[in-house]
Amino acid sequence: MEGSGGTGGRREDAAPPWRPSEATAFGRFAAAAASLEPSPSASANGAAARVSSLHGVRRKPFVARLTAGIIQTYLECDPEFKYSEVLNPKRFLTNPSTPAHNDGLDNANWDLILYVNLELVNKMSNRRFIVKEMLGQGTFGQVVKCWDTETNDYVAVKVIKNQPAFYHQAIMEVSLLRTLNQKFDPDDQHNIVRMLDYLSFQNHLCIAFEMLGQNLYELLKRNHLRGLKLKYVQAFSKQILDAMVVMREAGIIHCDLKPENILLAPSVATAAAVKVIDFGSACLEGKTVYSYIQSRYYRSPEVLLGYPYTTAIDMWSFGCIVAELFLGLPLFPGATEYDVLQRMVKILGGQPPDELLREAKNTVRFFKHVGSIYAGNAAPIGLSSAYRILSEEEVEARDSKRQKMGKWYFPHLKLDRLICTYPWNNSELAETEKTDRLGLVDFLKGLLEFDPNKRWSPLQALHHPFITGESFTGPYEPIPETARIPVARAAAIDHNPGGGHWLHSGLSPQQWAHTT
Ligand SMILES: Nc1ncnc2c1ncn2[C@@H]1O[C@H](COP(=O)(O)OP(=O)(O)OP(=O)(O)O)[C@@H](O)[C@H]1O
Repeated sequence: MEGSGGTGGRREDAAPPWRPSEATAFGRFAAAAASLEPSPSASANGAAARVSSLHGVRRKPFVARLTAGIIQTYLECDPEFKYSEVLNPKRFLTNPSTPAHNDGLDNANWDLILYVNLELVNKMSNRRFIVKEMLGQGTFGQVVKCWDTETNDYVAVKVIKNQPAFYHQAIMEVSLLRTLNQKFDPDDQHNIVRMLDYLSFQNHLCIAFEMLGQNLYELLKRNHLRGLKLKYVQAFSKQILDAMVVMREAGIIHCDLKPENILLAPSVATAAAVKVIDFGSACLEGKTVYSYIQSRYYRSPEVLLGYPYTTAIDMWSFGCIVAELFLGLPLFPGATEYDVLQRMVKILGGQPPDELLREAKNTVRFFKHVGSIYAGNAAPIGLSSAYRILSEEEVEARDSKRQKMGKWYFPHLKLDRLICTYPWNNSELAETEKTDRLGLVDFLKGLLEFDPNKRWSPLQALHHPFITGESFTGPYEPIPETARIPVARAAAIDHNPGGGHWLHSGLSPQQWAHTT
């Protein structure tokens, strides 16, 4: 499984290109946040003038003009001529579009073969979603932009692969998101994507969401992966934390937080609004089923090591995201799990506590036991641990193969130096910027804490000066959280909104994807 990349290598996935005509507010913000000159195609008004839209399909003006009255022209030439949209050749959006399963409706990957103007119908309500364009393809299926005939607006519909493992996990997504939306965030104030509907269509579960914009990885790419200004890092972090407070209250672990799953959102209140999406890997705290979770770069130490996990794993991923928003590049872009872990140890200058290493299932994959003096207790502060991370050579000798190691995109520096000296060209920083960066380092240290029990909770992080905007004066001491949120107001959560069975195959959909 290692090396298959988990979901960490999905950076190559085709992500939705920025479309200025669909939400100019997103475009304006994206350009501002990334300090970019809008490219000619991204200039909102200019682009809008250069494209015309017919049923959501954009055409070049020349072609549009030539074909505008074509049906009328045909009728004038031949009064017998009858036009039917049904006879139009299908414009396929799914790749590959060769029929393979499900009576020819699905391709070889069990993806529904989608084409422009296909109607996804909710048979219960007769609500129709007319497919317009592809937004993204992921592990679980395809996300398409559709026209919602009920609201007369665009929505994003996730069409899940026609396979039991994906179906069941998607049912979980519906269930958790419905709980989050309706019970924990009824007024849509906490930066969590809204689910609008779900339906079964040709053996595919389809979930309709509000239409959002570009994801944060796309935004970083627009800025040539140079990172965002601190004020944007702060603005995004605050909103993501706000969503995480609600998730923790609900006892929900997202399990796949990463820049690709944070999307720009239209908002009247703030120019830099974002929302958390993709609860397709989420689960309830205390009811964790899978061990192969989180995208590799954002995977927490406890998940890597095979230790029981909680909502604290999302805080680790969040720490990785915050660092990446500032640096423009992932903090731990390891090519393997070992590579990720040894980067953590190098950059953070520490390692997981002995208690965790003693109890975790996978410790021997990464660490060597070098002493037993602290076998019963955590190593006292200042004294070394009973474990040391294996060297690259030791891992290679054990596995009898060369270790795949990822590229180091930045100098081999500890976190504080990385942040405070970025972009590492000795340029002089203003005093306020220096202080703010020290605040960011302190913030990151609380999030990227190896011990999940000491890692800050979302609420604790929300009160850090980096988030509140207060001037940073010294290390932040969060108020201890006395009352631990009851594990999942789970009883209140309906796990089975679609009426199907929640089957536990033992394989997570992510693993399933790699084994079939
Ligand atoms: N509500 C939305 N509005 C606009 N685009 C969206 C929306 N939801 C998803 N997308 C696009 O589709 C992509 C995939 O969505 P999502 O992450 O939910 O699917 P997935 O199959 O779980 O993907 P992954 O394999 O990355 O986990 C997103 O990165 C985003 O670009």
